[in-house]
Formats: sequence, structure tokens, C-alpha cells
Amino acid sequence: MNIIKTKVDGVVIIVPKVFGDTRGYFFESWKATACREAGIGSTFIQDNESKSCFGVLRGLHYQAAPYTQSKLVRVVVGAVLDVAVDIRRGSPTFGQHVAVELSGENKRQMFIPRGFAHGFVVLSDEAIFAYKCDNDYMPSAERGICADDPALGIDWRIDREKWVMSPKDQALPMLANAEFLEIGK
Ligand SMILES: Cc1cn([C@H]2C[C@H](O)[C@@H](COP(=O)(O)OP(=O)(O)O[C@H]3O[C@@H](C)C(=O)[C@@H](O)[C@H]3O)O2)c(=O)[nH]c1=O
Repeated sequence: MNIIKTKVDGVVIIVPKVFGDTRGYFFESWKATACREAGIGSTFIQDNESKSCFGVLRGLHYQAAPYTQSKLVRVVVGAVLDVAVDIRRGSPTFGQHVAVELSGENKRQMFIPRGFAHGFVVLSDEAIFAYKCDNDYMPSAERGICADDPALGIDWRIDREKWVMSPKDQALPMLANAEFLEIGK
């Protein structure tokens, strides 16, 4: 398992060691000890999985305190562009994002700490997306930011006209009108 730091403090990419043989492959998809050594101290309490077709954009989502969530995200089938936006008030990288292609092929994972908004767009015909969270889902705490806010400057790689979004996501506010999060909470 190789851990790669990104330009935003706290967001890391995990590259697992994949053992391929004539039967297929094996890899450790989550290892608490390795994550802890890499500074990921989250205690994950919920696993989620979603399936989406090409152009589906889910995000950018987060939960307000005290229900903020760290997430460890990966793709089981297909490929997505996964994006984490720093919305930690006072962070030196506030408003900046990390965008990484995650796929069933590269088996990369992204760790997104509390204090970030998260979303992804599907680049393949379909994608199965799986992730761990360290806090309960709380509908009343759900928040989000408009994925195509020019202030974020995210290159989603797929034209806006092709995006498939939930009505909820189409109504999300711009970053300037969003609720920011406190560092470390
Ligand atoms: C996120 C979530 C949703 N749900 C329900 C609510 C709703 O009826 C249905 C679909 O919910 P959503 O439309 O919010 O699903 P989705 O748009 O996939 O939401 C997810 O998007 C990605 C980008 C994230 O980062 C996640 O944290 C989560 O916000 O599932 C749960 O029961 N538990 C959960 O943890």
C-alpha cells in the first residue's frame, strides 16, 4: 500500500498493492494499521455503495457539524473523476480542490478528511462507487456546493450539458453562500 500526499493537507491517495494471478487479483482494500501510520485516524462506521451511469455527477456534498464526515472512497467498477474541495474556514488551501481519477482498474482510493465537500462524475458507461464514512448519515445536516461554481474552477472533463444530477444537487448554492466548516471538527 503506497500513500501519496496531495497539494491539500490531509487529502491523500492510497495505492494498494495488487496481486494478480491466473485466477484474477487480490488486494487489501482497507487496512487500519497502514492508514493509521499514514495519519488517517478515522474510525469508519458506515460503508456505502452507489451505481451510476455515464455523466452522473453526485456532489459536491458534505454534512454540517456535528455530523461532518471523513470519507475513504474508491471505484469497484468503471471510472470516475473524484473531487474533494477544502471548505475549512481559515485553511491555507480554502476553496482549492484535489481531482483524481479513480477506477476499477487503478484501484486508487482517496481519503477525504472532515472539512471537505466531495463529489464525482462518472467517466465510464457505468460505475460502482464504494466508500467508508466516519460519522452517521444525517439528512438534516446534508449540505452541498454547486459543482460548476466558477469560483471552484473544477475541470470535470465532461461537458455540463451531459451531466445527470439529482434535483437536490441542481439547487446547491455557490461556495460564497455555503456553510463553511471548522478545521478539525
Ligand atoms: C448518503 C446517504 C443517502 N441515503 C439515502 C438518501 C436518499 O434517499 C438516497 C440517495 O441519497 P443521495 O441522493 O444523497 O445520494 P448521493 O448523491 O450518492 O450522496 C452521496 O454523494 C457523494 C458524492 C458523497 O460524498 C456522499 O457522502 C453522499 O452525499 O439514499 C442514505 O440512506 N444513507 C446515506 O448515507
